[in-house]
Amino acid sequence: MAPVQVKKICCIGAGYVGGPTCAVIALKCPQIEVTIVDLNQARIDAWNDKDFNLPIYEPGLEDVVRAARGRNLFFSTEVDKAIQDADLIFVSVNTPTKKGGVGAGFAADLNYIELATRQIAKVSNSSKIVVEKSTVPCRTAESMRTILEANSKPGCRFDILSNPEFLAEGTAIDDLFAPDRVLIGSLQTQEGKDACESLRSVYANWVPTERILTVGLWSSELSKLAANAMLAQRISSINALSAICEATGANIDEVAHAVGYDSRMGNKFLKASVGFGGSCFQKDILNLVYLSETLHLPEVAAYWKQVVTMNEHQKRRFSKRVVDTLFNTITGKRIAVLGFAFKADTGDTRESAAITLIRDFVAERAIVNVYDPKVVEEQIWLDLEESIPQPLAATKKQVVIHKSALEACKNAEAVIIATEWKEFLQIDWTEVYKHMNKPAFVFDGRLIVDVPKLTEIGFKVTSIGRGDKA
Ligand SMILES: NC(=O)c1ccc[n+]([C@@H]2O[C@H](COP(=O)([O-])OP(=O)(O)OC[C@H]3O[C@@H](n4cnc5c(N)ncnc54)[C@H](O)[C@@H]3O)[C@@H](O)[C@H]2O)c1
Ligand SMILES: O=c1ccn([C@@H]2O[C@H](COP(=O)(O)OP(=O)(O)O[C@H]3O[C@H](CO)[C@@H](O)[C@H](O)[C@H]3O)[C@@H](O)[C@H]2O)c(=O)[nH]1
Repeated sequence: MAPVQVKKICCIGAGYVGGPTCAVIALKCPQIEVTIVDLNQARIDAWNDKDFNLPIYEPGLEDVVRAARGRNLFFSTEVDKAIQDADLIFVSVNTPTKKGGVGAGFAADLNYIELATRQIAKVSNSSKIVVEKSTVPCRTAESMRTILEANSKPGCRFDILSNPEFLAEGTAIDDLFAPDRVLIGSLQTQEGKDACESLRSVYANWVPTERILTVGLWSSELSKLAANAMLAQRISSINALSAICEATGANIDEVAHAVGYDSRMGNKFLKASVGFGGSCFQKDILNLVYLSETLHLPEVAAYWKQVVTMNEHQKRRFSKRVVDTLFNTITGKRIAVLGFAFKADTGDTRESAAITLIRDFVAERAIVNVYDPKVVEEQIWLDLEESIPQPLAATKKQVVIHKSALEACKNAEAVIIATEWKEFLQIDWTEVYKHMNKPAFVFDGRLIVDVPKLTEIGFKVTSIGRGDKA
């Protein structure tokens, strides 16, 4: 058997990964027809929106969809048809942390992967290359293969590949256009290598050959968890050091700069913050912790768990510092939280540190003014309903969503910068100061404000990783 030349691709899951990834494949490979399917009708309708109000905010995404949609890129809820037509299928469904049962709170919930796999087996009338795009525990491909082989029709063969995605939200399109690497894992059999070559030739339309890495299936699956764990570990390391800075008068930006100058270390992912968020880091580390435990490696599990523990500590430390600084009480005080997304340039709020901060402020009976340039109001209420242990109606008496940073800061005692949106660099702090109660406090959870300038205006500024002794 020779490698199949891919003509039709189906992507199951039109989310943050499936949507942008396969839209870029369609753009870069006009000879391939790409259909992205989802069970969620509203999501597919938004992808097909005539005014391009897409379900995801991602810089550059609209241009990609405008160029390819209707040409060789299609969004549909007809899952079975897209599976039947395709010769290569990406499985890009969600793999959240399990909420109940064995491994609750740690293991990945593989129910969506299993349902999608069973659907592929059930409806396929011809052979397919099935590609794990979702982030999954090591050896998930084996379970997929068992399910596919046990349910396949005569004459249908399934080759499974692992092709984890490394894009970061907010820079997804740039990351997809020029990835550091594309990783493809396959069985080291002739069939496995042929399937790998088929997928490699899709990416080779725009990714330089030396950046397409081909490895064994299990290495590929584990590499994804490893990459996220090690990236998050850097943030927890710098955040742990930020606590020492606050107590000693050292400055975390200076420490990060000095450390990152070492070419063995590099200067990326060393920005101290109020804590990492996003749908991946915590979930994937907990997944690695669970994997280590099931492999009877408790020391390894404890090592990785500490990265998440440190992150929780950072968030809690930050909200405590706010309360301590505001004379040990924020009851009835107005606190402006600028930013609700987990990072700039995305509307995604999953595991955002802002949610934890607002939860803590609400528990202290503060009034919280929220502003984010991209997160829709409905999403903020959904997140707060889920995270604050009181009825939403009660939360709505304490939290107000605003349409601008200036409006959110009016009559506040303190401003919290929770997301590093570029527009927060342009805030007219003199104007903000005029409308705040005095003393006026700013707590910079992202290290973006000009501390001397704000201090000169009259603000009392507290930054992560900078102590009062600075
Ligand atoms: N978000 C990221 O930046 C990112 C980056 C790299 C990897 N990942 C991984 O990629 C996977 C997907 O993440 P996401 O953020 O895109 O999730 P998401 O929740 O945004 O999207 C998943 C989509 O799959 C759909 N779906 C689930 N089961 C289905 C089925 N049987 N048939 C059709 N559609 C189905 C859901 O309706 C949903 O729209 C996860 O494993 C995640 O860990 C995410
Ligand atoms: O120096 C830094 C860098 C990031 N962050 C925070 O870390 C979180 C995650 O940021 P980032 O990694 O940029 O975004 P994600 O979209 O979560 O991307 C991560 O998770 C994806 C999903 O698995 C992977 O594909 C990416 O490679 C990996 O970077 C955010 O809250 C950031 O604010 C910091 O606090 N300091």
